[in-house]
Amino acid sequence: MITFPNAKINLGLNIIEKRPDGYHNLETIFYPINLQDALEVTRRENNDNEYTLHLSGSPLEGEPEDNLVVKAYKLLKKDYPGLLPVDIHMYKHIPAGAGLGGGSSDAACMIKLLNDKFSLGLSTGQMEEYAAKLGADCAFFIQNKPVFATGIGNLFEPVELSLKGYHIILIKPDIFVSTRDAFAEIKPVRPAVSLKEIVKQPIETWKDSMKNDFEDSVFKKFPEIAAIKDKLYDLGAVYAAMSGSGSSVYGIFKAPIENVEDKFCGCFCRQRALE
Ligand SMILES: C[C@](O)(CO)[C@H](O)COP(=O)(O)OP(=O)(O)OC[C@H]1O[C@@H](n2ccc(N)nc2=O)[C@H](O)[C@@H]1O
Ligand SMILES: Nc1ncnc2c1ncn2[C@@H]1O[C@H](COP(=O)(O)OP(=O)(O)OP(=O)(O)O)[C@@H](O)[C@H]1O
Repeated sequence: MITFPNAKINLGLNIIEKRPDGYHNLETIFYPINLQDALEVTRRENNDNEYTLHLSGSPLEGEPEDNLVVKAYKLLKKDYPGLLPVDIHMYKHIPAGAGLGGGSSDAACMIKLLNDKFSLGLSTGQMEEYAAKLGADCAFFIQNKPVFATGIGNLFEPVELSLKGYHIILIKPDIFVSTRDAFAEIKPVRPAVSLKEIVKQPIETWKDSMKNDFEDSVFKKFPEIAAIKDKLYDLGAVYAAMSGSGSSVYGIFKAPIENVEDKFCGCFCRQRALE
């Protein structure tokens, strides 16, 4: 069984308050984009190991046990001992440490895949609960539809929003921003106007009203990332922003841009039609 975990972008991100558990309540719009990894699970021929992880594509640091797909397998195995040994084949395309939720998406897709393959009978809500144990924004990828998210990024309300017809350019410089460190730099504040209202306004207005709270501190530390956002506006983006805690930056355009890779040499650079 094979599946293609996709990335997300954050349209705006307000960090509202620090919680007693150290996490932060926030509000954001999660929007899925068609930049994908590939994830396949097959039944292991012999039962020597519970699982083996075969990784290809862009290299990932860490041991197999650190990988969120393995964590997802182990999490379900605790409650469903009937899960059989598996070979996990993963091709990484979504850059890690990018604010694109690549690892979170892999984990959520693993839960959905194991649920289907082994007929576990989990409901959408149950899969979201398992996913939320693996990462704050993991649960979003279970339904994978544009949502207004609150809490720590795990409570969702549907939003009426379609960016179909627009094109996105995604740039990821060779800079790793730790999500934990990025949160530590923030002074949380409740926004005067909620993103839920701002996103209903025409996209042309977002430039002046929709903000990612991580940008100030991350741009200060890494001016190269701020320069990418400026360049996307120079190229004609209707809206440009950093996604999540960085380091990726995206621009939304009315029409595709030619030879875009040449304009961002040295960076991961992809252009896609939005759906
Ligand atoms: C910043 C976002 O990319 C926005 O979409 C996500 O909220 C990050 O979600 P994630 O990568 O799944 O985050 P996790 O792996 O759960 O958390 C990494 C670290 O970020 C901090 N963290 C994360 C989410 C949150 N709402 N508040 C936090 O303070 C915590 O210190 C945590 O230890
Ligand atoms: N399957 C995986 N794919 C990518 N990273 C993984 C995976 N499993 C574990 N990780 C670890 O998770 C960390 C962050 O990965 P991920 O790509 O999800 O973060 P991100 O791009 O910052 O996304 P976000 O913060 O928006 O969830 C990396 O340090 C990486 O080593």
